[in-house]
Amino acid sequence: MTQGEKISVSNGSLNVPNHPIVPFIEGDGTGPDIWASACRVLDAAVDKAYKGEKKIVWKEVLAGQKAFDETGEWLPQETLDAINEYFIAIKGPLTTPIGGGIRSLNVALRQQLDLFTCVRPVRYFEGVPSPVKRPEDTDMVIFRENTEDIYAGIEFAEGSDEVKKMINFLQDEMGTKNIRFPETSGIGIKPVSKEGTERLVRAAINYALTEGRKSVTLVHKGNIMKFTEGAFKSWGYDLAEREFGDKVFTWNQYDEIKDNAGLEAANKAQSDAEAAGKIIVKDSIADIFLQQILTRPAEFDVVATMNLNGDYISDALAAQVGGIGIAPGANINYDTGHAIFEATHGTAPKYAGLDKVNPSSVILSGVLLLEHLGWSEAANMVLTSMEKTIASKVVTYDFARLMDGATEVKCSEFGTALIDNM
Ligand SMILES: NC(=O)C1=CN([C@@H]2O[C@H](COP(=O)(O)OP(=O)(O)OC[C@H]3O[C@@H](n4cnc5c(N)ncnc54)[C@H](OP(=O)(O)O)[C@@H]3O)[C@@H](O)[C@H]2O)C=CC1
Ligand SMILES: O=C(O)CCC(=O)C(=O)O
Ligand SMILES: [Mg+2]
Repeated sequence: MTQGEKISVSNGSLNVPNHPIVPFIEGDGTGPDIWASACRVLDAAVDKAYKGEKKIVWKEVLAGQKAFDETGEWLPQETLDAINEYFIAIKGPLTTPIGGGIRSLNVALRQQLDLFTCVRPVRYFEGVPSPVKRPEDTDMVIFRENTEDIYAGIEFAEGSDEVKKMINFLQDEMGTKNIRFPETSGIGIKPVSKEGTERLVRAAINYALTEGRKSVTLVHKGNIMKFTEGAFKSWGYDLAEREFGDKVFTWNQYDEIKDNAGLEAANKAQSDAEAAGKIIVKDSIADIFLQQILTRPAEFDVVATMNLNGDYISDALAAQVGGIGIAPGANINYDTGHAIFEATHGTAPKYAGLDKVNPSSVILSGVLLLEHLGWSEAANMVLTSMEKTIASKVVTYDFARLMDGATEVKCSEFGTALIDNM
């Protein structure tokens, strides 16, 4: 077996040896099926691209049911320590019970390692069945804030002593009058900070600049949640103007020009900015955004938003390009270099152990991992093979049920087809 070496970080850049050790979490439910398929595909691509010179040395770390069964803990400290030490990891989905029980281990990993950005690229692969007329117009990258918002888990259950205290405090000390049914309410708290917003928006604009993207849209519900989502919008615009200067043109600046010099001048300023290749930083209220990504997807590019909006938007956009079976993601701390790559979807428990579901979301998360390591030759090999395999209509059940003349294959067989087409 190849002896691996650790990835390290110096001056903000990764130093990647030829045999990097990368921890993986297999995941619950369909996790073992999709991870097995993905791992084979990623290994084959690296082997072919670098003719055996490079190889990822996978190191299993535990979380979820498997961790609980083997150690009595859902998320052992050893797992967090290993990801901290090795910097880069990949994971399958982990189960979260609804309405009670343990809090999300997926969210805990992001929060405890401070992986503040969840990057979810959404692109179309030719031939994938889609519910929209021009799925190729959807080409967006979601930057979802990963550590704040109602995902902070500050919740008090209806009927508990804590919720009574909280409601008394709100009514007696804060003058709150509009808790409609105070005797039977649960309460959740939504922290959104300037610091958290700024590091997320900074990452989104940096990405747009590096990748030659045209715009960054701040998505919020700031008309209703003024001091959290509304503040996100204001802090985002301020950061863009303060830190990125003439590399960006914001709708804040557009409004100022319109107020002072009129509509025509504002429109001209924006077209001049576009012509000069500046990133347009704009905003959209979350409800209308969900309509416009369906009706006018070509108008959106990089999307920066808070945790809950980002969760909803990720699944909605995934549907437009063929569904959650092909939706990858990466949780990244751009300051420390730590990252965990993972699919957007969950454990799909009804398909667990059937070798049935689409492994593409984890495979494409692996592609993001390879790109992150700077191993773009291997990443491109997987992408090209996926394009070829889908074009030949060899697909898993999720695509096969929507395609004419498809050959439906199992999760593992789809992995084999990808390897054969490399
Ligand atoms: N990051 C993570 O680890 C995440 C974990 N979860 C957790 O997963 C569990 C189940 O959540 P649920 O809301 O059912 O969402 P899931 O994403 O697990 O599954 C919902 C549906 O999406 C489709 N789907 C999911 N994965 C695939 C795949 N690989 N290939 C093809 N289709 C797929 C299936 O659709 P169909 O029925 O149409 O075939 C499935 O029934 C919960 O405990 C939840 O908390 C949820 C999201 C993310
Ligand atoms: O942690 C979970 O169970 C759900 C997480 C989720 O939906 C997501 O990350 O998109
Ligand atoms: Mg989700």
